[in-house]
Amino acid sequence: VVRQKRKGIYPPGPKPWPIVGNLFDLPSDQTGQTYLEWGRRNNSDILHAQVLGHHIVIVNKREIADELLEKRARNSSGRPYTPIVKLLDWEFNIALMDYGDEWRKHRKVCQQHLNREASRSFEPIQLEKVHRALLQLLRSPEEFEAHNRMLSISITMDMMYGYQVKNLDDPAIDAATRTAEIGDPLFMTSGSMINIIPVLARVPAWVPGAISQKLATQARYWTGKMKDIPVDDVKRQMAAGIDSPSLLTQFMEKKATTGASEEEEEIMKNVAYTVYGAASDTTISATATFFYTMAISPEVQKKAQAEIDRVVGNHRLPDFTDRASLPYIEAVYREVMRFAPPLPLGMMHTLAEDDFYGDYLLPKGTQVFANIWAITHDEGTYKDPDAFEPERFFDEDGSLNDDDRVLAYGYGRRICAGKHVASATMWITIVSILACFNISKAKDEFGKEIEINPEFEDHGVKTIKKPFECSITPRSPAVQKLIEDVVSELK
Ligand code: HEM
Repeated sequence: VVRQKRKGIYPPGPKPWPIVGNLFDLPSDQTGQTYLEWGRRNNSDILHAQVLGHHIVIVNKREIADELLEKRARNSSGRPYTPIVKLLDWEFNIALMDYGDEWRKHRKVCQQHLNREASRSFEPIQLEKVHRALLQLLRSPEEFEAHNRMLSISITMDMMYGYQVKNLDDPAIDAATRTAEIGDPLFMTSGSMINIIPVLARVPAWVPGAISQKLATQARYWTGKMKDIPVDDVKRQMAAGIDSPSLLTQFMEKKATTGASEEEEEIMKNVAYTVYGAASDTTISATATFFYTMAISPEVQKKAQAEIDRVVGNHRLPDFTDRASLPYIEAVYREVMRFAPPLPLGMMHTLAEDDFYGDYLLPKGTQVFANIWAITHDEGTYKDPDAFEPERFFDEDGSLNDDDRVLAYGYGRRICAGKHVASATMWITIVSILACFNISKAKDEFGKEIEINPEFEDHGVKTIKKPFECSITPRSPAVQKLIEDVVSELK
C-alpha cells in the first residue's frame, strides 16, 4: 500500500512575498496586540507566516494553545536550532536547548531544585531582599525602578551563587546586562540575518558589514564574564568557610564531600547561568507592572491594605506563612501577571514532525507561539480585559476562583522552570510593599495629579512598562520604624 502524505493548507495570515515571505510583516514591537489584530483581520485564532522558508504559527486562543502545546507536547517541545546561539556561546542556556537528552538532563536538575517544595529553601533570601528593598523605597522612593531591578537581581544572584550584589554597578550585573543588551536583539528571528541564513555565521567578524558577527564577539566576551565572576565568588566563599543555601555553593560542598562528576558540575553551572537571564528581566517587568497598576488603582490598593491590616496587623511585616490567609493579595498577583505578561508571546515551541490542526498543516520545524497576551486579554474569559480588576478572580460566594494557572509562565514541557520561585518573589514583593506604602500618581507643582502614559516598551520578546513617575509614601511612622528595625537586624 502506498500511503499518501496528507496534504493541507497553512493557517491564514498575511500574503507572503516571493523569497523573503513575510519577513517585513512580522512586528518587532507590540507583538501580542499586532497578532491579535491579524487574527481579527483573518477571522482566525490560528495564524501562519513564513520567512525565507521557515514557518511561524501564532495561536491567539487558549484552547488551541492547550491542544497544540500541552496535549501534543511530545511533538511541540522543541526550540529551533539558531546559529546565533552557538555564536554567542549561549549553548549553556536551557531555555534555548532543543528538546532532547541534553535538555532533559538539565530540566531534571531545574525540577529538583526549583519545584514547589525545594524552592521554599529560598524564602529567607526572598524575604531578606524584599526587606532591604522596602528600606530603599523609604529612603529614595523616586528611584523605585532601580530598587526593583536591584531586588530581582539580588535575589537571583544570592539564590544561585550566594553572591551578594551591593549595587547595580556590580561587575557581575554589568556583564550580564551587556550580554543581554547585545545578545537579545541578535537572537530575535527578524533581528539577525544569521538566524535565517546560517551560512553567514561563517563570515569572520572583521569582514565589513558582518555586524552580527562583531556584536557576537562582544557578547561572547561578556557572556564569559557573566559566568566567571559569580563562580569565582563561590570559590572564594567556600575558601572563607561561608555557609550559603545557594544552589552552586550547596553543590560544590557536596562535590567536595561525596564527589560529583564533571558532567553534573557542568549542568549545575548551566542551570545557574540560565536562571540569571530567565529570572531577572521577567520578574523586574512583572514588578514594574505592579507599581504601575497600583498607582492607577487606588480602590484596589485600599482593599488589599484592608485585608493585610485585618490578617497581619500593624505590628509586624508580612511573611510567607500569611499567603493562604490573604486571598485578595493572591488575586492582585494573578491580575498583575494577566494584565501584562512579561513575555507576551512566551517562547517558541518547534514541531518535531508535521502536525495538523483541523485541516491546517503545521509542517515539521514550525515555530509555534502561544500569544499569551491575546489569551490573557480574551474578552470571552476576561471581561473588560484592559481594566485592572483583581475581583475577576473571585467566585460569586466571595472565594478565590479556580483560575489559578498563571498563563504568563508558558506551556507544556517547556513551562517556566522557575514558576514557583517567581510566584513567591512576586507575592512577597506585592504584599510587603502594600503593607508599608501608599502608591499613587505623582503630583505637579500645583498639586495636580500627573497622568501616567499607559504604554509598555516591547522589544518583541520581552515587554516592560515604560518609565513613569509615581508617589510612594510610608503608610505610617510606625511602619517606617518596622522596616528600619527589621533591616538593622540583618547581617
Ligand atoms: C515573573 C517571572 C517569570 C515569568 C513571567 C517567566 C516566564 C517564562 C516563560 C513564558 C518561559 C517559556 C515557556 C515556554 O516555552 O512555553 C520561561 C522559561 C523558563 N524560565 Fe521563567 N519566568 C519567570 C521567572 C523565572 C524564574 C524566577 C526562574 C528561575 C528561578 C525561571 C526559569 C526559567 C527557565 C529555566 C526556563 C526555560 C525552561 C525550558 O526551556 O525548559 N523563570 N519562563
